Amino acid sequence: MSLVEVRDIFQSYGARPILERVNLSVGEGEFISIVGASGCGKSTFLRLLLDQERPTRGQITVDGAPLKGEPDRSRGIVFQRYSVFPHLSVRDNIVAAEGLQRPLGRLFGQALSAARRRADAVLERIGLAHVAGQYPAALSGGMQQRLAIAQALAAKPRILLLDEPFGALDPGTREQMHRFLLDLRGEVRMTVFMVTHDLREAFKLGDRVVVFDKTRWDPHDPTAFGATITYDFDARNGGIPYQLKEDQDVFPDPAPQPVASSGQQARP
Ligand SMILES: Nc1ncnc2c1ncn2[C@@H]1O[C@H](COP(=O)(O)OP(=O)(O)OP(=O)(O)O)[C@@H](O)[C@H]1O
Repeated sequence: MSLVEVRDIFQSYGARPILERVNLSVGEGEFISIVGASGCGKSTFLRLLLDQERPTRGQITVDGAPLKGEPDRSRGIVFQRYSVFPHLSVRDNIVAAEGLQRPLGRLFGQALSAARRRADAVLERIGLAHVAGQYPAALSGGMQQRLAIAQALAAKPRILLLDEPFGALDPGTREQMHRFLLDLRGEVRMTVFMVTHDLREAFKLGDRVVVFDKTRWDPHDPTAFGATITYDFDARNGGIPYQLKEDQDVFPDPAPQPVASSGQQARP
């Protein structure tokens, strides 16, 4: 059985449709990259998965049960803009994230020391060990974003939602964070939904790349119709299944063959 089932989701804001008839079935441990034109509703889709918003129509289930309409620690999220605890040191930001997974939400004594050692190991892996004792305000934007990503990963949510998490990072740091995310996925079975504008990144990290687009278009009223999932590519087997030129941001010609359409997953 799949972990996340998205069935016939519609979302409108007022009279304006954003998403139409979105269907998606995602197995536990799958990494879904989400791409699509700016403003087509990708972040809206993440908010629906996070249960921050209710769809106008349709249903999302996790493990066969409808979302509960309340915050749930099984789902973590990283937005493009970093969000870390400003009053905690870099190290304790990681410790706090791990502590959120505990029943009382706090760590003491030996458990705290052990968590700080684990946090230091994480900071070493993402190149922030030298600022472990500093406060986030002393860090650059890119470093704060790295910390926010590491924090979400340290919480080991069952479902991780990433909204353009690497967009603000320089290429070298982005590579480092990709490696960290892939390594961690090898260690912890997380189901990941990641919105990105970078096709290379989408295919490199994702098991599947789903494309949101409009199937209907009114030239007199561009906002008349919403977007849906138009392609669902199989992106496994170690990366990009075709060659992308540097800075290419459209699907190349010849286009890769979709494994399914309309949000239906077709796997061997
Ligand atoms: N709460 C809201 N109320 C009204 N309109 C909204 C709301 N949230 C989003 N929108 C509109 O819905 C559309 C889709 O927004 P969304 O942020 O989901 O797109 P996106 O695909 O993530 O865009 P981008 O790639 O630029 O981040 C946009 O036109 C946005 O202005």
